Amino acid sequence: MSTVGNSTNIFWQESPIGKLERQKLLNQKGCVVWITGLSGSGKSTLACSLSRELCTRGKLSYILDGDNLRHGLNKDLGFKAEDRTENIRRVGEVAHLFADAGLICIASLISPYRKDRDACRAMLPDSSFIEVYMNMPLALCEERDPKGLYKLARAGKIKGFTGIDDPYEPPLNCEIEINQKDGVCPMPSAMAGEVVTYLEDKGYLHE
Ligand SMILES: Nc1ncnc2c1ncn2[C@@H]1O[C@H](COP(=O)(O)OS(=O)(=O)O)[C@@H](OP(=O)(O)O)[C@H]1O
Ligand SMILES: Nc1ncnc2c1ncn2[C@@H]1O[C@H](COP(=O)(O)OP(=O)(O)O)[C@@H](O)[C@H]1O
Repeated sequence: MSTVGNSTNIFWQESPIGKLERQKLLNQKGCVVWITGLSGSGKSTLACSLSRELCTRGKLSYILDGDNLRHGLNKDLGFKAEDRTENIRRVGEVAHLFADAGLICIASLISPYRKDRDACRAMLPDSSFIEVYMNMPLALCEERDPKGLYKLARAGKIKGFTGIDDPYEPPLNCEIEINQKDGVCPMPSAMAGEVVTYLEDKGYLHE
């Protein structure tokens, strides 16, 4: 019996099937690939390309996309600092559950604050939190501006936009960093390939 958060008199219920058994069924190991970076840096593009590549290899993944989750689970949250922190905390918890289910969970969120990402890392066992930093220059993201949000932020019509008037704190020790090479962004398939190679090398693509 214990007290957790605002709940008292709660008990942990063990499941009859464990993570190892689920991983055996799937022939893979559960983990979280956490993609962080500015709006427009290519997070969703990498998430989609990676999920497709894993599917081709017979590996089960699931994408948790910040924009999409804000349509449901996180629709009560905005973009002030404490809302972003709660957004990342909730997605970290969900990602943890997916990884425990044996899936390769691909989380794609700006997740601008280092301490929030580190808190998600701390939820995961061993080294199964794989942080991927989309290190693209703000100028490139702003030039892409697929949703026209940078333009609105520059015009002062969106307040607290990441990279403009809200901070982005780059990772200090991420597992994978995606950079431009000679001023050119790698193709989505090449970015996904880099992550797949990492997962393969670390043994996540077999149980
Ligand atoms: N103020 C502000 N700052 C940053 N982004 C904003 C903002 N307002 C709306 N948007 C849109 O919301 C998407 C980011 O949602 P996230 O859940 O990933 O953000 S966060 O991790 O909580 O910071 C982000 O999507 P991506 O462009 O895919 O990153 C934007 O489209
Ligand atoms: N590797 C890439 N090469 C060329 N264009 C890209 C690449 N990655 C993303 N883009 C383009 O940049 C824009 C923003 O990408 P997106 O994945 O939506 O970013 P984010 O999810 O970080 O906001 C899209 O128009 C997308 O087609």
